[in-house]
Amino acid sequence: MFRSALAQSRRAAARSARFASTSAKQQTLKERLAELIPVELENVKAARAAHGKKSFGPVVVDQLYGGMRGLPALIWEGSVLDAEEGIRFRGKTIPECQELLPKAPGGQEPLPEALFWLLLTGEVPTQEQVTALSKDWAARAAIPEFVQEIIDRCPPTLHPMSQFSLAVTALNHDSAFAKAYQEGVSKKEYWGPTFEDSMDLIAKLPNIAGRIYRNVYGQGKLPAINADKDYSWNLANLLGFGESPEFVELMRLYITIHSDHEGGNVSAHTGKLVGSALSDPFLAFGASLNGLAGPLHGLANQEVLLWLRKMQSKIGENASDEAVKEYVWSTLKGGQVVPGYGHAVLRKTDPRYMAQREFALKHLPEDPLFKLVGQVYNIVPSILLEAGKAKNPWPNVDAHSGVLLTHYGLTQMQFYTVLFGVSRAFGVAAQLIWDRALGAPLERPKSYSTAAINKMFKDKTA
Ligand SMILES: CC(=O)SCCNC(=O)CCNC(=O)[C@H](O)C(C)(C)COP(=O)(O)OP(=O)(O)OC[C@H]1O[C@@H](n2cnc3c(N)ncnc32)[C@H](O)[C@@H]1OP(=O)(O)O
Ligand SMILES: O=C([O-])CC(=O)C(=O)O
Repeated sequence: MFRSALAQSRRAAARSARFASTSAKQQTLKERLAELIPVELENVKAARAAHGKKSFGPVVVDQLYGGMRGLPALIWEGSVLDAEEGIRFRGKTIPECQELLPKAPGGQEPLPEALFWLLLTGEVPTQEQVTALSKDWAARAAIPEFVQEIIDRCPPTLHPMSQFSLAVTALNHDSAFAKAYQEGVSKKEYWGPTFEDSMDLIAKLPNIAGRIYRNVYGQGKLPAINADKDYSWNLANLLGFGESPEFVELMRLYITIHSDHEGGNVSAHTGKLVGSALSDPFLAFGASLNGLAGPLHGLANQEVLLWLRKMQSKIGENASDEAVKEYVWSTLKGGQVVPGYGHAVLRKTDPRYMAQREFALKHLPEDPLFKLVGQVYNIVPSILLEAGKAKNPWPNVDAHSGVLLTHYGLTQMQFYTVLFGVSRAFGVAAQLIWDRALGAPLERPKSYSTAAINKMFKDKTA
């Protein structure tokens, strides 16, 4: 039975690949997805028939107390994280994506539109398909007036991430999925309105982010979306940096590399969990943002800049290695973490850190803050190793993003995680669409109390 399911799914995949090669240029993302879904349903059926009863090994009690590290628990299609090598988007490393994905005319960094296509389909889109996606998102970019008002009424002292989450949650007012559900849509059709909501969500984020930025930091009126430009150009322009081609390139790289980091990280898992209750993509991603706003997760990029600035005010600019070492030790001795270092899964330098370092070496090698980030990179890992607690002493993505934004004049560090959030929507949305297409069930793992654990293992030796 398994063999025939597998053969059937291979035949379907071959048919769809043939079709894709002849009609790829004409196909929209939704059309391509509609072809891939039946193929993937067969793939999943075959994988479950072959492996459904196989074990990943024992679960130990420490994993329940230890934040579920290493516990295999989720299906996530867009990316898989290797502890040593870092992230691969649909099997492709960051340098491979930089090489293979379509770029803007004259640009060198991949277009996030292409990355979204890759996350959803596992395929590299054509330039025409990417351009069509840019146009589609531009056409969907306007946000309802009442959402504009919600943002405008927020006090500038409310953290930009809280404003962001409020606005995204409010988009649920016009959710195609929520409406279709109320009208009794069949389970088999869930993915269609989820796709529409996801496209709307991604498309509207630049206007939301731009409005928050301009309100909080008094940067004047928001310009209109330019339908002839790509997503990152529009995002940069809404923030006031459309005239800087290097900043636009930075946005393309930034949105691409922050998009997805497999399923277990706080923001991705939260989105998937909330979506599993059939909350629409706006509600699900609003929840993701609340998780991303924590200092151990996405807020770390803000914390890194704050920490570096505090360091500079304490020990001065161009400080010696000895002074930096002393500052790092004082952070640890104060019972605080060194922001931007360590990771729950990675055990080597994050390739997203390296991609940003390479961008800096190319575009801003003499920037004093970049030099400090490099100096810290040479110093912190050995101190964390000596301190002996952190399992990974190496830098993560957040150790490098702030210095790039600061270089181009986006110095308001409380805003940085909003940009991370714009990017993370790509990964969360792609998985929400697949979850609804594949009929993913309500998430509901088992929990235990300490008393229950003690009772369970009473009188047992192992
Ligand atoms: C996009 C992202 O989310 S990337 C991560 C962004 N977050 C940061 O950069 C914050 C700084 N880093 C950290 O706090 C951690 O490394 C985390 C949260 C990222 C991972 O946490 P864990 O998986 O629990 O890390 P790990 O198993 O290595 O922790 C063991 C101990 O080392 C400590 N440790 C880990 N990283 C650091 C660090 N950068 N500085 C100081 N101590 C650290 C932990 O706090 C923990 O201490 P405890 O035993 O007293 O509780
Ligand atoms: O994977 C994680 O736990 C955190 C992270 O780097 C991300 O979500 O980008």
